[in-house]
Amino acid sequence: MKKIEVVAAILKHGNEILCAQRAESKLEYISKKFEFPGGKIEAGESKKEALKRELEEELNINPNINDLYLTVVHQYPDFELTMHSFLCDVDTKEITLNEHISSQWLKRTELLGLDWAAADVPIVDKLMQNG
Ligand SMILES: Nc1nc2c([nH]c(=O)n2[C@@H]2O[C@H](COP(=O)(O)OP(=O)(O)OP(=O)(O)O)[C@@H](O)[C@H]2O)c(=O)[nH]1
Repeated sequence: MKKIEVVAAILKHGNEILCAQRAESKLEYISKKFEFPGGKIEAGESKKEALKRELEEELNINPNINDLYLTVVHQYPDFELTMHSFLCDVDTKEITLNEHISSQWLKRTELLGLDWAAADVPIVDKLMQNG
């Protein structure tokens, strides 16, 4: 089974968190799902270097990347995903959506209302518990 290692950012502005909607995909289980922005780690990159690059590519932002929040291992039908999520503080809500089709800034208590990618659910649960 194919394995993918990904980094993702929990972008916080005050008490709000950025939720970003993926584009349509032929993989129905991730198509148009909400996620935390990020992407695959490339050869030779550290996790934080990969996340910095992805956030510039996807959103045109360069925030401080803080501590590792949670690592999730999730088995999708076509691959095994290991996803490392990091807390990041941003001082502005201004972002450019270069890849995502929509985004919302939500309070922790509001996060469950979205249709998240399955691998994100443990992260969303932890964010809601610690709210
Ligand atoms: N970035 C990110 N990827 C996630 C999340 N949840 C989740 O299941 N994934 C999965 O992890 C994989 C990351 O792929 P990606 O398409 O974002 O990575 P990438 O930017 O490097 O894409 P590329 O391969 O097109 O260059 C996808 O299969 C995606 O569905 C999440 O919260 N953030």
